[in-house]
Amino acid sequence: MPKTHTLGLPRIGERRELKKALESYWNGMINRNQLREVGLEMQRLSLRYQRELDIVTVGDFSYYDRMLDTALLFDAVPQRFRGLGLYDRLNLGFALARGATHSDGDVEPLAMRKWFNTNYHYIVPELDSRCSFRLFPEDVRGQIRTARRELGPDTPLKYALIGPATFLYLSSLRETGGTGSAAGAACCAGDACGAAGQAGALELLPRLTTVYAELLGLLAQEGVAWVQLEEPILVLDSLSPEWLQGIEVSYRELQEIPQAPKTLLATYFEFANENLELIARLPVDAVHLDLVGSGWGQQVTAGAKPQTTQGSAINLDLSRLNGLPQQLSLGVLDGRGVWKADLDALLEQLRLFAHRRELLLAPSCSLLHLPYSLESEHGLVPEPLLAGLAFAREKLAELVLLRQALCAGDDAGFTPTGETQQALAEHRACRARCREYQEQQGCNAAPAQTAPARSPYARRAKLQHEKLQLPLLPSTTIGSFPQTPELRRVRRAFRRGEITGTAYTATIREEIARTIKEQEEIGLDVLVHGEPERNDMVEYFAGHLDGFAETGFGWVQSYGSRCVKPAIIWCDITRPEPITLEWIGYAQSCTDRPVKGMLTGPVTMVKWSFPRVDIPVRDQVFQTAAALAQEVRDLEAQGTSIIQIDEAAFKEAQPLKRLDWPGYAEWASAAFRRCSAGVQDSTQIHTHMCYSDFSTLLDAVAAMDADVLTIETSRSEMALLESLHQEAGLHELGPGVYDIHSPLIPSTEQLARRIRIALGHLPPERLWINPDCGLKTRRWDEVRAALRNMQQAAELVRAELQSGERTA
Ligand SMILES: Nc1nc2c(c(=O)[nH]1)N[C@@H](CNc1ccc(C(=O)N[C@@H](CCC(=O)N[C@@H](CCC(=O)N[C@@H](CCC(=O)O)C(=O)O)C(=O)O)C(=O)O)cc1)CN2
Ligand code: MET
Ligand SMILES: [Zn+2]
Repeated sequence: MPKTHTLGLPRIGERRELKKALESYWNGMINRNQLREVGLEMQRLSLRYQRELDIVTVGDFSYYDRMLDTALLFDAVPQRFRGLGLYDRLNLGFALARGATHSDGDVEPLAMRKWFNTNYHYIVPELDSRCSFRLFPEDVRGQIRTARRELGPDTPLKYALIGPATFLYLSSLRETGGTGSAAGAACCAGDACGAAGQAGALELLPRLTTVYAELLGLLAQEGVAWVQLEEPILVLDSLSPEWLQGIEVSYRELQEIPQAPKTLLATYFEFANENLELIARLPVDAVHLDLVGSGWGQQVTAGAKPQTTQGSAINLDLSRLNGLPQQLSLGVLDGRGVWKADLDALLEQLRLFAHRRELLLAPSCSLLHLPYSLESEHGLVPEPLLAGLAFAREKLAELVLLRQALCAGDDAGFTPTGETQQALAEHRACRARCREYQEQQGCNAAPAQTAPARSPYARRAKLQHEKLQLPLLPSTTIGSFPQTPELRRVRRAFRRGEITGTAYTATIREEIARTIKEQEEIGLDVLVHGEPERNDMVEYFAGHLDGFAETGFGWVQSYGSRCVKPAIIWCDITRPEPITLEWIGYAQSCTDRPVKGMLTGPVTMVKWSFPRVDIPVRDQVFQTAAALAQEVRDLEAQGTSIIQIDEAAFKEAQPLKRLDWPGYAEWASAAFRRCSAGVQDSTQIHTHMCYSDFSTLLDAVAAMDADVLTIETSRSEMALLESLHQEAGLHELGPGVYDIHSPLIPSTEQLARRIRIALGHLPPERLWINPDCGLKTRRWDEVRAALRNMQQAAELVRAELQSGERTA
């Protein structure tokens, strides 16, 4: 009989209770016990969600992040946090994640990085070659005991752990003796280092395996039936032979624990086809395979997602699974998508399989990346559309229904009970209702997928420079200025109809005028309107484009207490009317300096929303590009001579498998070019990306052919620039000169030094001066101080260049 389970659930709370509790705790408004109480309530909620499942998963809860918790569990705490007197593990964790202040100065937090190709960020553990690991299992025991209290002694529990190989692969290895913040610069270029699985990290695997073994013993003592060892790196097609061998040795050792729970090796986010042979050799009790994937790559073997029918079935090729353990966990429901599954198609496939194996059924990955439940979604999402959706709670219900239907069948005949039949029929009818609605609304226009090239950059640059008359090393910002509580209040009041459109517009205009004045006072060269009308760079545009539906409570954790509310793409994407013209036009009317038009690019719009599954994501990206192209043309016609099209998720959207990189590079850059197709040569197109490991994507970034690219580099002391040499075909570059994620104010000298470093790599005509990213999460006093110093530094170095020219 198949058994049901999930790899994990959301934890931020149906009404973001944990987010609110965390922020109150950090502000000193509630105490530790009050925060703990909310944490316990979130764990109990997760147990209630799992009531109908056969195996109940714990260990997926975290107050901040599970990679961080894993580092704390094994005491992988960098030296700089050890002298802070933080004996409480919860507070120590917050210090690692958020930094700390100390009498000797600020202690820099650990870095954050994207969790594979999701919009979730994990905390990057910092290890060094002398690391000795020890077990601190309080939190593990706590999560198990909470479950036991709620469920009694008989429910089979599974404890979810990030596996040893993935933990090391994603950690960053620092030089021994590093003093913390400074050590980063010596080691790597921002994101680039750890994600590649540093060879040195592998040397720590034997030591780490020993503590994992100890932990497995402890889990057995606690009466846990299963341990879920998550090794999502096993879906990559880029693991070196050394890593593959290391993984094998490690898992052999884990198998030797005399008393251990059963082990479920979990792979997810794509099908693990390249590593199936290794996986088959690993001595584990069960393997979880993601049979859905992320939809951004073009998988060519079993596990491919046929992109034809909505909520499509999996493509399960039995022959590929030979040699895997008898117990297989099949990730058959899309754990990252919001569409109901085609249960009929799934049943047909699974029926052939059910009698051959001891089956476990699960969503493809943890449901962390989905909203909790559709129960509160009556209002924003059109009713017929709602019928076709499934969030976390509804995915689990689908799973239970699948199991019931499969249990009813046998080899000879397949006859689910009346009740199950009825539930299946209802599910089918819901999907059909949604599909009909989509068809009625006229979905399915296939967009053109090519973009004409602009004139050569040299010609454009000449015209742009003549038109804009900017000084050498022009200064600018990335777009947003602080999102103050007052702004949020006004937006909310407008949304709820508590203030009129006129009053709302007046307030936003006031904020724009103020933001322009601030920038003029600082002396910046290219100004922005500050994005005060935007709750989020994606949600805002989704709200103004047809084809996207907004949810009311569909919050998904992005990092720590921060959440995003992705929109749902359900129909062809079109622009019913201009979106930004009024705000940008107003901003430009306040100043003589150029104001950049500010748009969110097509890849980012789709990547940070929930896409359709009935047509390829690529088509949705091109539809968005066509809609944005209209906005670009209208902005240009209105007199905007600089237009920035942010592609913050350009790197995140790169498929996990190397095999899929060339295809992605080609269409993603073409989609970007589509946005600016037909603009005049004298109109300057900017783009911005916040994640800096472009080493595997440089050609695609160059093929976007943007006149100016602003990027995140300051954390790595400009090391990234070494890879962005001229041959890469990039034009003008604005390597961020300071880190906006930190409240620290960079000094003029520090900033000037970074600008001089950048000049070592780029001629002055190609260099722009700007922060790393938007300023929306900072306070005005921080922003003012930092930008003043940045402007001074720019002017200082500008003067050096000019006097250098005179003497030369
Ligand atoms: N989509 C997306 N992904 C991204 C980024 C991004 O900017 N957008 N940036 C990177 C980093 N990620 C980030 C993700 C979230 C936040 C963030 O600050 N989120 C806010 C929510 C943003 C938002 O939509 N706020 C709404 C308010 C939503 C809300 O809480 N409303 C409440 C109460 C509002 C209030 O009084 O404050 C209500 O309606 O009841 C607004 O500004 O208008 C949060 O968690 O606090 C920041 C960075 C990578 N991924
Ligand atoms: C996450 S990238 C942010 C880009 C956007 N224009 C901003 O400045 O906020
Ligand atoms: Zn950014």
